[in-house]
Amino acid sequence: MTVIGENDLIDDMLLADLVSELPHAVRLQRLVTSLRAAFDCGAVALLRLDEDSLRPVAVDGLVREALGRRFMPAHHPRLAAILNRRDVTAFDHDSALPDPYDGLLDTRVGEPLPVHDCMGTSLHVDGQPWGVLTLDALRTGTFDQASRDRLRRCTVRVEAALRVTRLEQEIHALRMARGSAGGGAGDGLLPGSDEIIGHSPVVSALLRELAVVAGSDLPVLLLGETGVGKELFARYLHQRSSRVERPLIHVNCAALPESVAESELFGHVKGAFSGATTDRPGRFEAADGGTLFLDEVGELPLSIQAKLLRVLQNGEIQRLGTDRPRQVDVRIIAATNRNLRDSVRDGLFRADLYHRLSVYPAPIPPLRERGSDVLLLAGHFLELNRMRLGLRSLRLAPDAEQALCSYRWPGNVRELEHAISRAALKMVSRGAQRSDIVSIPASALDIGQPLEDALAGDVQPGDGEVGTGGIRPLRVVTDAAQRAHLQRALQASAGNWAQAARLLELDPSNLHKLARRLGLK
Ligand SMILES: Nc1ncnc2c1ncn2[C@@H]1O[C@H](COP(=O)(O)OP(=O)(O)OP(=O)(O)O)[C@@H](O)[C@H]1O
Repeated sequence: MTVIGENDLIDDMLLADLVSELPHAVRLQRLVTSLRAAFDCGAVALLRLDEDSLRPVAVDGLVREALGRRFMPAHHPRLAAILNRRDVTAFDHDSALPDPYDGLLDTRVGEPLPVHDCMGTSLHVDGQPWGVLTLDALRTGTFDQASRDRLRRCTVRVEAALRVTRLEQEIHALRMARGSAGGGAGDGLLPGSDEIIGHSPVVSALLRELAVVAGSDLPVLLLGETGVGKELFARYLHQRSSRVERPLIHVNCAALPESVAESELFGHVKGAFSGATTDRPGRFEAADGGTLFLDEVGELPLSIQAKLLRVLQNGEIQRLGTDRPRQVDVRIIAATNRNLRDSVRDGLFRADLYHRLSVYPAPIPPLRERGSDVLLLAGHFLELNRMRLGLRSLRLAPDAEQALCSYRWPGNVRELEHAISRAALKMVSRGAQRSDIVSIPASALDIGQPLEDALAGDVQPGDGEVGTGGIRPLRVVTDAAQRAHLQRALQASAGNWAQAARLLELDPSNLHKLARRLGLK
């Protein structure tokens, strides 16, 4: 009979996190944090093998720059010793091998690096080396035989969890390749992955808060610039609520012309208007028992706001063309990139509706305030594109990392996602082979490109889109010019689509259509 010891139970509890519903990056971060507490040691790091380098994907007890330092040579003597052995490898404090984390351990500033022990293990997924897990103890003698045995047991579970992660990522990449995930989803049932990537203190704190509020039925108002991930956070809330088995219905209020808004939201009966040939339920009924996500709620026409308020007050809807009330049980999550208080002041948004919706306002920070998350997100999108394009390795050249870190990202995460996808495709169209280690230079990123360059066609040698005589097709050049101009308008209006539409003298729904076609939405 196998007796499960107390340690096993603790290990099981901390590793249960690894197969939880949490996003991958959060799971890995929690893993290293839990391991550090369980082994009572100074630092834990999880490094992923990428060709001849090891990339830190989650660290605890190392200074933050360790995550930003994306590559450590895999042939570093200690790391290579760990990597090349399928067992736990331990180093005493007097080991002659240099420490890979020299200068990165989070000791008090100015203190010399204390003598310390370390141990590590290689990790394998599907028979292939995945990377290494390392533990550093600032007190010598922390790692005894029992801790080594314990790490050995943990390794098996960590590897199983990494395999689950890999499968999930493959499924997500397949969905993206089929075009069923991400921004192009339009209205209706929300598909796609809910993975929220981010370790920055602002995002971690927000996720902690939302995990708590998700369990209540309170309305949540997600606030933030375009592309910060409001839709993703709405999914996160729904998936952690008791309504998860019921639908999450998306309504893009900006794309709802006033004439059809009422019937779209509340449904209609046959004969309610010319063309209403059958009874049709609206979005509220479709979301019954689940969640209704009112995206860009600030754009709702005032007449519809009054009707929406009534539904929120009494939980009853009336299909257009009948007086018969129907009871619905719907949780509301709304999102806007407008300052709704200003809209209330300007008479564009009802104050009573604002108070109903903003019971729990959740501001989502712009990407430029998330520090090292930029590189973390870039790594995530690189990996998705690597899988989608079937490449062996896809990474950023140092100048590209630099460019990503110093850019202001007016289009936030969406803009980053598109920049990486465009650059990856560009590298392939320039002749990158599947077996190559593809390194994206800053010049391929095409971010913050001045309008003049876009208009000049910015011809690159070997660019797949270049026609005879080095002339780009007109469509490519005008698309680039329109994309750059739209980004400027959005930047000038602080991500407010309605205001950008006014600046551009475009109808808001046409602006949304155009932004979607140009990959900005
Ligand atoms: N933290 C994140 N981790 C991973 N992907 C993200 C993250 N935030 C946003 N994304 C991705 O960026 C894209 C834009 O996100 P989303 O559509 O949720 O933004 P939004 O704030 O709703 O934008 P808009 O206001 O323009 O509708 C999506 O493809 C989404 O999956």
